Amino acid sequence: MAGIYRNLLIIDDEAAMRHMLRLVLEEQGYRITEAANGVEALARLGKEKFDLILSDIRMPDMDGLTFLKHPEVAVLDATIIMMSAYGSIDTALECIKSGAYDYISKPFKPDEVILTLRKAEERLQLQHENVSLKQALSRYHTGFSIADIIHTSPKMTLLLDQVRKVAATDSPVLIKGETGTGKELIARALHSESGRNGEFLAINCSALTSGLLESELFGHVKGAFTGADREKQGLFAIAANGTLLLDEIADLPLELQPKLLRVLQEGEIRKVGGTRTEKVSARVVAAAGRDLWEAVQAGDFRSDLYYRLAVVDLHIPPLRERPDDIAVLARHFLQRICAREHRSVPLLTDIAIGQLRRHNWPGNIRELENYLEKALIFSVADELELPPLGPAARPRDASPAEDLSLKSAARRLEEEYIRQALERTGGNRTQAAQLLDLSLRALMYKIKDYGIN
Ligand SMILES: Nc1ncnc2c1ncn2[C@@H]1O[C@H](COP(=O)(O)OP(=O)(O)OP(=O)(O)O)[C@@H](O)[C@H]1O
Repeated sequence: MAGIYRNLLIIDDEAAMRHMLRLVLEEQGYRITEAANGVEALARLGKEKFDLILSDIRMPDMDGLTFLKHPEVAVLDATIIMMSAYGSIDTALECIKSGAYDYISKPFKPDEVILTLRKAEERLQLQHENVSLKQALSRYHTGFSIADIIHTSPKMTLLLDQVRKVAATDSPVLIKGETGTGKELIARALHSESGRNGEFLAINCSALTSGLLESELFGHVKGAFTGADREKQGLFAIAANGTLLLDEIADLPLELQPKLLRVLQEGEIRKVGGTRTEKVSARVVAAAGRDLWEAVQAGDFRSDLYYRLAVVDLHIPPLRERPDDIAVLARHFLQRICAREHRSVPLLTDIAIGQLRRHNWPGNIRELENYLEKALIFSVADELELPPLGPAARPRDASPAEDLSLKSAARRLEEEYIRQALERTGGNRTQAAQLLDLSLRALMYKIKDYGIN
């Protein structure tokens, strides 16, 4: 079914050639964008999504092959067709090896280009149907699909492409990103794309005491400790053939770290109080909100475990570094909230989008979602009215209406206590650590983490 995939980028240094192609192809219904070389084309790619790219091979600045091999181009969904002049067939073949779909030799007749583009469109349609089928299947198994991750920025497109690539492997993955950037969502996407038929389970390593966390992760045998009146399966066992997300991994108690390292190295677990080992088939994904490497340097996290977990690491950029995602995310949340509350979706004006883009969203997507929920309460007209977006949106100032997460409330309280302890001790860190019942090292780490002077 040709005709849906119409956004076409033409890259050629000859203006006459671009002009001729534009005339012929616009008549066929293609939306044309022109670039005179690879560098210009790359700039275009950051702004717009193209279904098809028609690129010359010999060009000054950046030739077609270099363009094709550029990391930003290598991950594009677009179908790329090269145009080669007489004598550059070898290069054209190399282009095909590097991911181009086809090539047309210059000079060509308009019909040849149209035919090649039609063939490419049919392939795109097939690819699209395949992806939809895969997504429908994974949603059926997990209730979630990678397509549920709303984005339009090239940074997120690149990240999701990495997710698809690493999903199929068994190696541990470390997901790094500020609070609210979507680490759990990416972990779910890794699971849904992996084709694993087990469950996706998540546990927050900062929420439990060391003993409880150990028995949650590995399970325990009957009588292992007071109150263990029956045998319990651990999350590693329950997530067999699935994925286990260890959230806030930097807070994994030091005494549990060698145990996790052993699981990752040997692929076996032993229940608390047990003697038998069991094979582990769950894939481990860890998430860190703060820089895990800093925790290593502060002595709070073992470096051998760090290296083992970070075999593959994925970094989710904060929302302020991908402002293009703000409008699509805002529309998505507005629709979701309005559907839930059975009300019509107010208009998000360009002015409002501009205001949202100017804010720096320290609480990232979660903050955006909470903010829109609040904005909807105050909007009675057809247009969304935005409450003030000022420093009040910084996480430590966030009012409960903006951020109800217990974790951020706990962080705000912790920071407040540290500040008070430092004030009371006139900035003496050793005494403050004693007041707070923390080791000096842990206090130093937290001072840095909260940016306290
Ligand atoms: N790209 C996205 N599309 C749609 N929803 C998103 C996206 N990214 C994040 N969200 C939503 O934002 C909220 C925060 O995401 P998530 O819990 O995955 O973040 P996190 O990084 O794990 O946060 P924390 O560090 O606080 O645990 C969730 O409600 C999630 O569904």
